[in-house]
Amino acid sequence: MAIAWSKKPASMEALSLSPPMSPTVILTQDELKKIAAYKAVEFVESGMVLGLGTGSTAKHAVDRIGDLLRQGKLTNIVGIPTSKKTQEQALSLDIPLSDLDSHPAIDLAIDGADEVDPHLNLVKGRGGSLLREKMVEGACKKFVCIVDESKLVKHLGGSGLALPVEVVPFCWKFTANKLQNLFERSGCVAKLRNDCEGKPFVTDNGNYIVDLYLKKELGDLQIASDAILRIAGVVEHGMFLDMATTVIVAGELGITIKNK
Ligand SMILES: O=C[C@H](O)[C@H](O)[C@H](O)COP(=O)(O)O
Repeated sequence: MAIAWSKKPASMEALSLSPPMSPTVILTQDELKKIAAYKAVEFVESGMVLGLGTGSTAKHAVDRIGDLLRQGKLTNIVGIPTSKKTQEQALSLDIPLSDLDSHPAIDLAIDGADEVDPHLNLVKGRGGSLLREKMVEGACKKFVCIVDESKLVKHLGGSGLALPVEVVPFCWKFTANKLQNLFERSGCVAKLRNDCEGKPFVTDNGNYIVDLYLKKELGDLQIASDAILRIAGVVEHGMFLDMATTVIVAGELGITIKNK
């Protein structure tokens, strides 16, 4: 996806909230992700405990935090990673790390999303990190979600892409069938996620992911969430309801900041 902006920011620090006057420059989707990520890092202050998200958008935020630490512009940061991959990235950037056991209260988390609805409800987990993300982001005072505008949807699960559900490997077909039957009226098809070798994708927690593909809207999201979580064998799902306090969207008209 290419998006037109009036001018490419000379540096990410130079980003303005103003919309472009005359669109002449094409930004890639990854550049938009980076713009949203850098804007979110402006919320970070020295001394904070930070939830570090996972995915191609959050990666830019973690890189930026590492840069600012190295430059001495941020100090005394503690990061709580939401995946093994982010943990490795943060360690490579010398970001001091801890966990929820030692830091049960997090000041700010920054993370991407797969879908964002008008009420700032999210779908997450198409990268498979939904459980740790939900634990970390559920423990933070402020959760800033960062997306390019392709992630905006009218209804969660309405993009034709997957709603991920993390399940225990034991009798996963039984659990997948239960999930499919639960959303039969929405034309749900439940599929086990495979890795690039065609083997079941295994999460950082040793579980599997069942992706739910829906033909119709889910209806009441809280009812859907409760129903999924009542199925024995389900560990967690990728709907993040009423969790994001801010969503930063980078798109055609510049940056939009939506607050709860
Ligand atoms: O499991 C993955 C996470 O929920 C990601 O934050 C989400 O999939 C968005 O990823 P990306 O920024 O790569 O689109």
